Amino acid sequence: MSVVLQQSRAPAMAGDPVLVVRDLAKSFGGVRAVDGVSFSVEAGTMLALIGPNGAGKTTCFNMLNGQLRPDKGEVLLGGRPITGMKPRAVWRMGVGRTFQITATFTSMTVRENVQMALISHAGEIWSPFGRARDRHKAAADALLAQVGMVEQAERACGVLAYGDLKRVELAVALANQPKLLLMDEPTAGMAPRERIELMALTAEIAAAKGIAVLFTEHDMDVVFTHSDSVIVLDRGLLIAHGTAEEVRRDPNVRAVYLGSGATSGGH
Ligand SMILES: Nc1ncnc2c1ncn2[C@@H]1O[C@H](COP(=O)(O)OP(=O)(O)OP(=O)(O)O)[C@@H](O)[C@H]1O
Repeated sequence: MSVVLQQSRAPAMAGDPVLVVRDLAKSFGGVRAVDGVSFSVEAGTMLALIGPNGAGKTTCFNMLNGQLRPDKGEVLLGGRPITGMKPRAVWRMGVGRTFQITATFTSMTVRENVQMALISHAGEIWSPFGRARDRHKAAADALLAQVGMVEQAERACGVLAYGDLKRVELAVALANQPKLLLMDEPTAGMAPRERIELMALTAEIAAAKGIAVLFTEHDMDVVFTHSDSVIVLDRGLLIAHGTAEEVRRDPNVRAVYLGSGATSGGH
């Protein structure tokens, strides 16, 4: 598949931390769901957040996207604090997200879904009538070209294959020109080959546009193939941070994954 990458702004330089998380913590009653976690994600790179069930991954994500207010700690986006901001404000600052369940409108076409995201990004009001249908059409098609979906622009999202829907969802997230993209189990429900394709595409776009990507993932093949680095949570604590290979060899990580060698099925 050929992918056209167009840049609407100069990408951040690789090496710049887009997201900096310092000493983040959240408890529920007596449970320390996230317990003093610090890490950063650089522009154009993919950081995987992994850990067994109940490790604190979702809680961590929800503090970054504004759904949960941290008890303690700091979240900086491009050097500016976003700690405790509401989801919409966080989104406006440039934090995009994709969901485990695709969040496209099934009765609308692929292009209309992206147009709607562009209209929302521009702070305009969507109306399905009249000239609204033509707004941001070229920009929508440029985004669809980036994710390899331009030929399917006129199709209703409801009839698309699951892997194609995920591409549309990626285009919708990109419409917001995110600095940081949060992907919660982006490949859940996909066939192995589709997983590899989606994550390779994401990595290519992230590198070209200087977007920092933080993703959770249960498929260790995806984690080890498509992450520049990996952080491992266990019972709220960050127990390892390094390249996929470093993390794979880490004795603490191996212990957490019950001797599985962290090569499969960790969640
Ligand atoms: N709203 C809540 N109220 C009470 N406890 C919660 C709440 N959300 C999470 N927890 C607890 O916090 C801990 C971390 O949960 P979290 O969902 O963040 O883990 P996770 O790594 O995302 O797990 P999974 O892989 O199963 O989704 C768990 O012990 C969980 O039971």
